[in-house]
Amino acid sequence: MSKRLTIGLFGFGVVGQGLYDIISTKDLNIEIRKIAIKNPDKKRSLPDELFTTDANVILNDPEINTIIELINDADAAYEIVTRALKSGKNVVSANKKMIAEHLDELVELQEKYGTSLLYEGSVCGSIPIIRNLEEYYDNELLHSISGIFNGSSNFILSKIANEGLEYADALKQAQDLGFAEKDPILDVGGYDPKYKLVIAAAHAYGLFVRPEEVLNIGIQNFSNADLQFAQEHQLKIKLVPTAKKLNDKELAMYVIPKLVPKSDFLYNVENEYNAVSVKAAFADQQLFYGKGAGGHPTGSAVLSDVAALRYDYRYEYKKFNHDSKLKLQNDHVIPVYIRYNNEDLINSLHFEFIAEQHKSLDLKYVLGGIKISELILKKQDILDDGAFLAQASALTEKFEELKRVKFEKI
Ligand SMILES: NC(=O)C1=CN([C@@H]2O[C@H](COP(=O)(O)OP(=O)(O)OC[C@H]3O[C@@H](n4cnc5c(N)ncnc54)[C@H](OP(=O)(O)O)[C@@H]3O)[C@@H](O)[C@H]2O)C=CC1
Ligand SMILES: N[C@@H](CC=O)C(=O)O
Repeated sequence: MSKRLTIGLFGFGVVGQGLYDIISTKDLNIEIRKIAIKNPDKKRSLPDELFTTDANVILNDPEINTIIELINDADAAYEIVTRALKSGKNVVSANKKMIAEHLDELVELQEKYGTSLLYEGSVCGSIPIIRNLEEYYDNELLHSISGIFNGSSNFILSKIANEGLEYADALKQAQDLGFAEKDPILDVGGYDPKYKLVIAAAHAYGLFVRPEEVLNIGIQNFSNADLQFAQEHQLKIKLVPTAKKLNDKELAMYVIPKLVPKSDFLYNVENEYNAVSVKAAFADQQLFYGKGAGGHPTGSAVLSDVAALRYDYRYEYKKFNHDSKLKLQNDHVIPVYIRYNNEDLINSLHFEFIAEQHKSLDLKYVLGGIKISELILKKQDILDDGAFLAQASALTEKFEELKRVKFEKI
């Protein structure tokens, strides 16, 4: 017989409501005892007695053995989750920012207090990637994990490319549909997919990286000129986080837009759908595909974690415990397209080589190879210029023709 869970839920927004809807349709031997929210004046779909604005009502209740944390404030979430773990309560969270920023401490707390923190819903919504990385690929050498990890950015790029929407209108739709974060720069600036990549890398490679060490440049400067460039080359633009094993000791990790050819699985991943491409030594390439945002898809991942807690499931961080020799390597060179406005920017960037430079009245761009560390250093200048940057391995023949460098396909 599975354990009975008495739950304290934090957050009754898009995901909290989504989870509640799903739970209501099932008989799961779980009870939601109380729901903490922020604004007591908001109209709710459930009786008032179920709600509280006082976290202590839940955290100090000895009968509540499980906390589900689904709020939109990473700092408050950190307080709630750490207090819960320390007081012997198991936790399910979907808060990727909070988890990525505190992962090593959260792992220590679980060990010290014998509690479990599960967070499948924090990475790519409905896609069951964390448990697969943790369990299924336990003994497999993973060459790379990459994909589309942010529903909002993908939704915006799809709406612009396929329906001709303006950027601001597409973002507004993503917000109205509940896909975007409270501060949407987390989505369009590539922070949210970076947090997800950091979490995935901990399970895939046993490497715990601070998010600020990882390059993230998003789609905030995407323009019609970039769309036209991509379409002229039969490519699509997607925001793609990548973790790639360079050798036995080094892993490259970065989040930037990518020019994606038709032959790539990611080409057909549209709107709020996400995909995770895993390239493994023996299994070869596998693709996980599903909705990456929204109340019900994410609620289903959260529910899966809740159900796993009924059987005392916990992550063992197997790769970290068995094989944690890897280090982050930011000197890796990546092929990029950079569309820019001011010559000062391009003159200040140190390229390892330039394969092509184009200047016309309407469009100025460079195709070249550049180190991740150089992009981290000059990130603010790139953003301030209004420049747009995309990984350009789809155009690597140009680089390879120059015989200067051979890029492996990611
Ligand atoms: N939306 C999505 O598609 C996905 C979201 N996530 C993650 O899930 C989490 C929740 O997102 P989402 O449901 O979209 O957010 P919403 O903005 O829709 O809802 C947030 C909820 O948190 C409550 N809240 C905020 N601060 C506190 C606090 N200090 N104490 C108690 N309650 C609080 C709000 O209360 P009130 O109702 O009073 O305003 C609201 O109910 C976030 O971490 C997000 O990144 C993960 C995957 C997908
Ligand atoms: N804001 C996120 C929500 C899910 O994680 C996204 O758009 O993917």
